[in-house]
Amino acid sequence: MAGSGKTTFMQRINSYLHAKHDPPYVINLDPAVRNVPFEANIDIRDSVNYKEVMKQYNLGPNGGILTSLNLFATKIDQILALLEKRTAAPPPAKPGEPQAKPVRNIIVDTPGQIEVFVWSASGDILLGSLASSFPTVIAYIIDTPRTASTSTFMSNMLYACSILYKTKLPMILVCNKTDVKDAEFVEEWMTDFEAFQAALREEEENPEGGDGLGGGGSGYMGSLLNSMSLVLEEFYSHLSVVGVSSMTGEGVDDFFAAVREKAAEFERDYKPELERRRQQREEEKKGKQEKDLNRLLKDMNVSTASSSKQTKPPKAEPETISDMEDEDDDDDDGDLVDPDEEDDDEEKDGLTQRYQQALKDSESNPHGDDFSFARYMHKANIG
Ligand SMILES: Nc1nc2c(ncn2[C@@H]2O[C@H](COP(=O)(O)OP(=O)(O)OP(=O)(O)O)[C@@H](O)[C@H]2O)c(=O)[nH]1
Ligand SMILES: [Mg+2]
Repeated sequence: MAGSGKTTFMQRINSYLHAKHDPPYVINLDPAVRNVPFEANIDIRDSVNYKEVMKQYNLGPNGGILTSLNLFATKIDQILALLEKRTAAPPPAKPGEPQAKPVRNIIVDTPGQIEVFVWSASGDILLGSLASSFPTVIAYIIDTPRTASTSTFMSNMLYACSILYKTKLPMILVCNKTDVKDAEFVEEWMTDFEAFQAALREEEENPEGGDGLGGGGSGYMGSLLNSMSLVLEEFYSHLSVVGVSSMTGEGVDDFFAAVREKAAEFERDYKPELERRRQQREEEKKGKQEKDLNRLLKDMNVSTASSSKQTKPPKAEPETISDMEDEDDDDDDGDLVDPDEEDDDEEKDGLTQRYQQALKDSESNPHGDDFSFARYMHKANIG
């Protein structure tokens, strides 16, 4: 959350890695930060002017951050190319020169308004692209002194849970500022349900206790927090928790031990799942392309078929449309005769002689039973 100490923590781990002669690749994604206490290799502020964006698009602070991230996310290919290059094994050094080492850690600072980052398309793109190229771990920074009340603790946990759900990436809870307040209670509340219960009762008995923010409070609130802590039990089991002070550097070793553990988990559990989802997206995309292509071909077929009808030469022979016309003509079993075939009578005003005769006969026999013209024609044909 805002003010939890993300940027100070970045400074701390950056100097820790430099001290280990293992300098990280540093990325700052907070366009609104005034100054960062570390040297960023890629800084969103170099390519997007946050104040300008707010003015131009008439946006507030959050809208400005979101739009800046969206503009920055359009460069994701360049960013990935840079990262691939820096993490790839460098060419062998020339004799007498020190061997350059590949970057082993990429550390990224996010804007304080975390919902802007996690729930925006650009946050998705940036995280998704990183995770599809490198083992990626989320460090969720908690302001430990401000989490001492059960309700702030619970809202922090729900926030972390929503980010875990959204990003589907391994997560480490970093309880920061342990120089001000020890983080033991956080781990206890996460792993021991009774301990959380006791804290709830304690706050109910003296609501002004804790950090004075009044935690559990009324019965309703107490039971709500109660049921939530039960629900989150499963979620807690997916997390690593470390207590750190970005001020003093205490706990940073534990953090990097947790990162190595989570990176192994990423390779084992998350990467196959990412691979599967990527494949699924590819298949869906291919399926959609196929469907679009078929529809296009069908449309084109229809148009070429109808246009070829106009261009095709008239058929010389009428197609046989039924086996009746295949039979031998002289066993005259009353098959329909196509008037055009009568070539032995001469035609008079379009009617052959036999048809004219049939017409005459039908006039001279006014009382015939239902003497339909067609039957008469048939008779005339036999004749
Ligand atoms: N005592 C103590 N103070 C800390 C620690 N880490 C950060 N702070 C203080 O907490 C305040 C916020 O620190 P930042 O690093 O700017 O927090 P942030 O999460 O980056 O803030 P936003 O980017 O605005 O969300 C600053 O006054 C820091 O000096 C810590 O480990 N111990
Ligand atoms: Mg910050």
